[in-house]
Amino acid sequence: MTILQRIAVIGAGAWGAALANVAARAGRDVVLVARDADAADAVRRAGASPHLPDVALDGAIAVAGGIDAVAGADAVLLVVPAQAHGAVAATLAPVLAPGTPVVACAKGIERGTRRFMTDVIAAALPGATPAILSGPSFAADVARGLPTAVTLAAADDAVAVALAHALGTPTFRPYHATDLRGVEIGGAAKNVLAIAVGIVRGRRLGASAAAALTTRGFAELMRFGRAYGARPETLTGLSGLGDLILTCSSRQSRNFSLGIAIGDGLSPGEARQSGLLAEGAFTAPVLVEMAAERNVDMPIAAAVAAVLDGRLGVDQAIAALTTRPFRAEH
Ligand SMILES: NC(=O)C1=CN([C@@H]2O[C@H](COP(=O)(O)OP(=O)(O)OC[C@H]3O[C@@H](n4cnc5c(N)ncnc54)[C@H](OP(=O)(O)O)[C@@H]3O)[C@@H](O)[C@H]2O)C=CC1
Ligand SMILES: O=C(CO)COP(=O)(O)O
Repeated sequence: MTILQRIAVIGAGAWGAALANVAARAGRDVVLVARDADAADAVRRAGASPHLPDVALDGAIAVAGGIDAVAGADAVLLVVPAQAHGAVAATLAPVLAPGTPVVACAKGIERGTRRFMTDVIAAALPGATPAILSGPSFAADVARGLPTAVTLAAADDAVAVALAHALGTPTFRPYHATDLRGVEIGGAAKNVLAIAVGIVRGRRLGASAAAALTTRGFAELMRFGRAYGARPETLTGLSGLGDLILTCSSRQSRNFSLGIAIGDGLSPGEARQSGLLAEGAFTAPVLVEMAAERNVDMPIAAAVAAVLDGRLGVDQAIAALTTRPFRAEH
């Protein structure tokens, strides 16, 4: 099996820091690339990401402030927000060896182009090998070394296996897969649904309502996945159902917390001023557009998009969902 020893992690946010720690713990040579030289200095001085200040970076990790540090990498983990994936991937073109695996670690869909993350990478870096890592895993848990499991997919199973071996440890277990589409759909859609369940929590509608909404949300995720070519077993796995359960139930989730704040009475604009990245807010409109394009019924996702852009109030959205006609469950 190919040994992927030199790992470049691009993006020194919470998830980038966590994945850099994962790779270092797995025995890899790791360079963590921050946005620029000043950002790299700040990370070096603090010994931690400013987005995850309480968890120390492994001392063996090199921190760099420019893309040149990626030269010679055997694999790249791209860990910037979904909407920045394309622009940041494009900067890698001059320094990457042909065929290098580039792993999308963001959870979202590119607005405007309506591209999934591995398609964004393929378009920006035609010579690279796109892959995706997703699943139920909070950066703080992963960075601290608490046990977690994720899905790691590449079109070629041998690449997925090599990546899983490069990053895997007893406390970070990547399951390999070839269903890129299924993995990226689960990660993108669950964030939108977590905002909905957060709203229900913030409105104090009860644990039963939250469970019902999570389950009906999963039905939407499955319908969307089927329409866009995902395998059902991927959607019921870690990167679909697993991540949906995590994100719809923990205040550690920024998407769930955004929903709670809105349900509790803040306007979407006020709630988004937290400065925390809630990818579902960016994904919601594009997910709904793509669902409509293929006649996929996604009333919960549509309600989230409408609340976020001010077309519906929270109570109107709840009324719209609870007065839909009674129908067969499946
Ligand atoms: N946090 C988590 O628990 C998990 C996150 N993810 C996913 O990982 C992705 C990143 O999230 P996360 O790390 O938490 O977010 P953070 O907000 O913690 O960090 C984002 C990082 O990306 C950098 N960045 C943003 N835009 C650009 C750009 N245009 N060019 C270069 N760098 C940029 C930021 O730099 P700066 O600080 O300078 O703005 C920051 O270092 C998201 O898609 C998220 O869904 C997936 C699993 C778990
Ligand atoms: O994706 C995550 C956990 O798997 C992190 O969730 P948030 O982005 O909502 O914080």
